[in-house]
Amino acid sequence: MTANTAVTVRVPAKVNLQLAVGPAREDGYHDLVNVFHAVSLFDEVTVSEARSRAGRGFVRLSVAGDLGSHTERVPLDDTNLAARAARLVAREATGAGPVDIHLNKRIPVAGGMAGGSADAAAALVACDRLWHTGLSADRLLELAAELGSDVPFPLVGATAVGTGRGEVLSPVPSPGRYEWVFALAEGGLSTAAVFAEYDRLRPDAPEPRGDERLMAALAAGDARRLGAALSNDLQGAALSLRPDLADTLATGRAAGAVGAIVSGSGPTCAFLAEDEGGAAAVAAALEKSGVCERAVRAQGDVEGATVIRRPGL
Ligand SMILES: C[C@@](CO)(OP(=O)(O)O)[C@H](O)COP(=O)(O)OP(=O)(O)OC[C@H]1O[C@@H](n2ccc(N)nc2=O)[C@H](O)[C@@H]1O
Ligand SMILES: Nc1ncnc2c1ncn2[C@@H]1O[C@H](COP(=O)(O)OP(=O)(O)O)[C@@H](O)[C@H]1O
Repeated sequence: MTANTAVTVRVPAKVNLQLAVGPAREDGYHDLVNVFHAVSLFDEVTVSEARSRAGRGFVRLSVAGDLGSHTERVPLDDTNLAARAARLVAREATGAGPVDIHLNKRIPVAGGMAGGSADAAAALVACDRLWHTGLSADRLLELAAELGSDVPFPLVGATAVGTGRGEVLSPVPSPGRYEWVFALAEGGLSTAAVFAEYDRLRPDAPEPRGDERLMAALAAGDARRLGAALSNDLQGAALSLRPDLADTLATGRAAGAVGAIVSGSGPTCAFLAEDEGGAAAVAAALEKSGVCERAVRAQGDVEGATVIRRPGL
C-alpha cells in the first residue's frame, strides 16, 4: 500500500436504544422504530488501489483486530459487506480499478452491533473518496440501504431513529454523553434467525411505535432516565435462542448498571452506567463473573463514518 493511493475510514458500532418490531411484512422484513446510537467502538477500513492486477478479482480482503475468534468469522470473499459496497461504488465511478480492502476490526462479529454494516458504510465513503466519484450524501444513503437495513446509520452516526425496515433515518437531538459497557459473547446470532424467533413468539405483534419517555430522557441528557427507558422487542427472541444471556444481564444490573439490554439481535449485551466510575464497576464485575467473553467500555454518541487518512494527509 502506498500513502497516496489509500483511504482509511473510521466507523462506529451502534446500540439500539429502542427497537420496536412490527409483524412480518410480505417481503419478509419487519417495520421498525429503531433508535440507533453510535458508540466509540470503531472499525477502521482502508481501501487502497491494488499494486498488481494479474490473477486477482476486483476486491481482495484482509482482516486484523484484537477480537480473537470473532476475527476468524469475518468472510473474506465476495459476500463481505465491504466488498459489496466497493462494487456498488465502482458501478458509478469512471476508471475504478481493483482494490485491496483491509478491515481493522474492534466491533464484534454477528454481535448485534452492526459491525458488517459499519464496514460497508466505511467502504462506501472510502471508495467514493479514492475514485473521486463525488457521490452526494443522499446517494451514499441510497447505496447503503441497498446493502442492508443497518448500513445507512453508520454513515451519519450520532443518534437517529430508523423507520421502514430501519433504513429511513431522522436525527434525534441527544445532548448527553453516556458511559456504556458491552459484554461480548462467545459466538454470534444470525439476525434473520432472531427475527424468525420473534415471529414465532409474537405472532400478534402490533405496529411499532416510538417511545416519548425515551425521547424525553435523551433531550434531558439524563442517564438514569435513559437507562429506565431502554427497550428491545427482539430481546425475548435473543434470550430464547441464547438463554445464557439472562445471567449476563443480571450480572451487569447487580453491579449497578442503570440500564441493561440485549443490543439489537444480540448476543452482545449493553449496559448503561451513570458515570465513568459506574462503568468501571460494571465492566469489572462482568469480567470477573465469567458470564461473557470480555467486557469493553465505550461512550456515546459519536460521529459517523469519518475519513482519517487519505492522499495528502
Ligand atoms: C436487528 C438490527 C437492529 O438494528 O440489527 P443487528 O442487531 O442485527 O445488528 C437490524 O434491523 C438488522 O439490520 P441488517 O443486519 O442490516 O439486516 P438486513 O441485512 O437488512 O436483513 C437481514 C435479515 O434480517 C431480517 N430483517 C432485517 C431488518 C428488518 N427491518 N426486518 C427483518 O426481518 C430479515 O430476515 C433479513 O433477511
Ligand atoms: N465486514 C464484515 N464484518 C463482519 N461480518 C461480516 C462482514 N461482511 C459480512 N459479514 C457477515 O455478516 C454477518 C453479520 O455480521 P455483523 O454485521 O457483524 O453482525 P450483526 O448483524 O449482528 O450486527 C456475519 O456473520 C458475517 O457472516
